[in-house]
Formats: sequence, C-alpha cells, structure tokens
Amino acid sequence: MSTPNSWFVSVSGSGLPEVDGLYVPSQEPPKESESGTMSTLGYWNGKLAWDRADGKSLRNPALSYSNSYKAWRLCRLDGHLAYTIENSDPLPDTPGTWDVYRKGVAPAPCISVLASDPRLAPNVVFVLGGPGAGKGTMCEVAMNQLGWRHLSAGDLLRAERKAGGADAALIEEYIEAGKIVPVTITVGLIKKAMNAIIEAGGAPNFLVDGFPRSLENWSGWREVFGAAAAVPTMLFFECPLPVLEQRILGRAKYSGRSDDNVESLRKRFVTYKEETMPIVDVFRKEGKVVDVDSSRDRQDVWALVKEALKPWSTKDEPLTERSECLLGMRPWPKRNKDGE
Ligand SMILES: Nc1ncnc2c1ncn2[C@@H]1O[C@H](COP(=O)(O)OP(=O)(O)OP(=O)(O)O)[C@@H](O)[C@H]1O
Ligand SMILES: O=c1ccn([C@@H]2O[C@H](COP(=O)(O)O)[C@@H](O)[C@H]2O)c(=O)[nH]1
Repeated sequence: MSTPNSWFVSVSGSGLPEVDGLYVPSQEPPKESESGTMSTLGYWNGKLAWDRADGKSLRNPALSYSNSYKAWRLCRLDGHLAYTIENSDPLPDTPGTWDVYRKGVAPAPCISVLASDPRLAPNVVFVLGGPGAGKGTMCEVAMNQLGWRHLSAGDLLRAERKAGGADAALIEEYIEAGKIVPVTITVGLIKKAMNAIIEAGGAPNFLVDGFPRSLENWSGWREVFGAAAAVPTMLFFECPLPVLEQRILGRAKYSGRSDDNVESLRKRFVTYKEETMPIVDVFRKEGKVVDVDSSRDRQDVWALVKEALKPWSTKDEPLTERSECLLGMRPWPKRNKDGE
C-alpha cells in the first residue's frame, strides 16, 4: 500500500467559521457534462471535484473552527475531522492558490496547503570556505542525491543584480570589489527563497552556501531568524590559496562571473581571511564546525560531505549523471550550437 499524502493547512486572517471548503482549479479546460452543464475540473479539499459553472455545486462544510480545541480543523469528505488531509492520490499539480468557499460575506482567511509541517523550523547547515573551495559543487551533489535544498548567497545576489532592481548597482559594486554586501539585502533574499520553497511544500533541509561571511552577517541572520533559534551546523571547506587560484582560473573558462579572475580572487581572499574566518571561529567555539579538506579529489570530498550530512539527509539515491559530471566521474555532455 502506498504511503498516504499528508497535507498541512495553515490558516491565518479573519472570516473564520464561514469558510466551508477549499477548491483548487485543475489545469484542464472546462468540460461539458451529459446534461450539458459546463464544469471546471478541480480538487475539492484534495479530492477530484467539479465546480459547476452555474455555481450550484453542493459541498459539505470542510473547514471549521473548533472552540473547544481553539484550532482550525479540516473535515475530509468522508466526514472525519482531521488536522491534516490524508489521501493516496497524487497531490494536485497546481499547488499554492486555493479558492476559499464560504457561506457568509466576512473576509476569507488566508489558506495555504503545504506538503511539510510549517511549524517545523527549517534545518539549516551553513557551508563556508574560500572562493573556489568547491562549496557550490558539493551542495549541488547533496541536492541531487540526498534531498537537500541548496541556497547559494552569491547566486541569489547575482540573480538580484541581473533582475536590475533597486539594489542591483550596489550589489555589483560590492561583488566587483570582493566585499560583503550589506546583510539586510542578503538575508532578505535567503529568507524569501527559503519561504518560497517551504510554501511550495519543499523539504525543510537547507544548505546555505557562502553565508554568514562575517560577524555582522551572523547578527543579521539572528535578527531575521530569531536569536533563540538553534545555531546551525557549519561545514567548513579548507583549501589552500594556490589550489583555490587554480580552481577559480579553471572555472573562469566557463562561469561568465566577473569576479573569476586573479585580481578579484585576491581581494575576495583578503575579505575571507579578515572577515569570514572570525565567524568560523565563533561557530568552532560552539562545537558547530565540521571541517572538510576540500583540497582533495572531488569524490573524496563528496564522501566527507555525505557523511557530515547523514544525520538529516532524507534520501540517498544512486549518483545521477549530473552528479557524476560534477564529481568528475564522467565528461560533461557536449553543448550543441544553441548552447544546450
Ligand atoms: N575537489 C575538487 N577538486 C578539483 N576541482 C574542484 C573540486 N571541487 C570543485 N572543483 C572545481 O573548482 C571550481 C570551483 O568550485 P565551486 O564553484 O564549487 O566553488 P565555490 O566554493 O562554490 O566557489 P565560490 O565561493 O567562488 O562560489 C569549479 O570549476 C569546480 O568544478
Ligand atoms: O553572503 C554573501 C555572499 C556573497 N557575497 C558577495 O558575492 C560574491 C560572490 O560570492 P560567492 O559565494 O563566491 O558566489 C562575494 O565575493 C561577495 O562580494 C556577499 O556579499 N555576501
């Protein structure tokens, strides 16, 4: 028997007991019934349902507020009350927006249907090390193989710069100089990316790569994520400067990164020694650092990383082709003339 899906429903806002159900329209075009009524296919509280165009569909009340339990309760179509909806159907392929049906006219509460329990704090492992130490490579393999989500602070900043918003010029200036971007920008981007993943029902295990880069970064993180939250584990990739230099020059051939050159690397390395090492020491004093000798061969480094992440990893899949390429076990496929 397949494991039932568990959905977690978060309810906030007002309009309480009038709500009587959740409906998510399917991507299918509307269909005509035998009697000629046009209906839209969708999911009613997780079950396949029809939403009649004439609005005459009859539905059982499905969401109610329990005064005795002081909590929202979901009623499945079979009438059972439950905090989570369970069924063995695949989840609707339109996660996110659910229409809220209600009998009254009070404003509807905001409803999110999630695949993981939103009350669980995200489990974060920070990944730090010098520029080119191999953090991004190993985080991507961990994402492919072990079910982790990878958030690279540098990638988020580069994406924000590319999007051309209000902070784009400032981000460019800092990256160019190998300096650390003001933490409010970086931590805001990390939080936003994390929330988007959690809201889409993603696993709560996050590798935060290239952050915190300074003591100021760390206090900025605690301001946003709460000073009382558990101090995350840190994987620290140790690698000597000559090896970093070789790797960055190798990556410069394909990365298109404006800071992949010897001059920028040296600036980044100074920032790393002066500003990042002190934060590594703070974590070390807390007994939170796992050292990874990343000057070693990729497969050896992967074995160390995999072992370090084992206590929280949710899966352990055979290596994908992409992971084998990342680990240097097979050549990258040749690109065609369109760059694919
Ligand atoms: N163990 C390794 N041995 C040899 N080359 C490696 C190893 N790990 C990664 N590389 C290569 O070194 C380069 C830099 O790796 P990667 O991009 O993962 O570093 P990074 O730590 O994320 O860098 P940055 O902080 O600058 O973003 C890449 O070309 C990658 O393929
Ligand atoms: O938390 C962060 C992460 C990155 N930066 C800036 O981006 C570049 C590149 O970062 P990579 O981790 O090498 O991708 C870095 O030199 C900083 O200028 C940052 O400010 N804060």
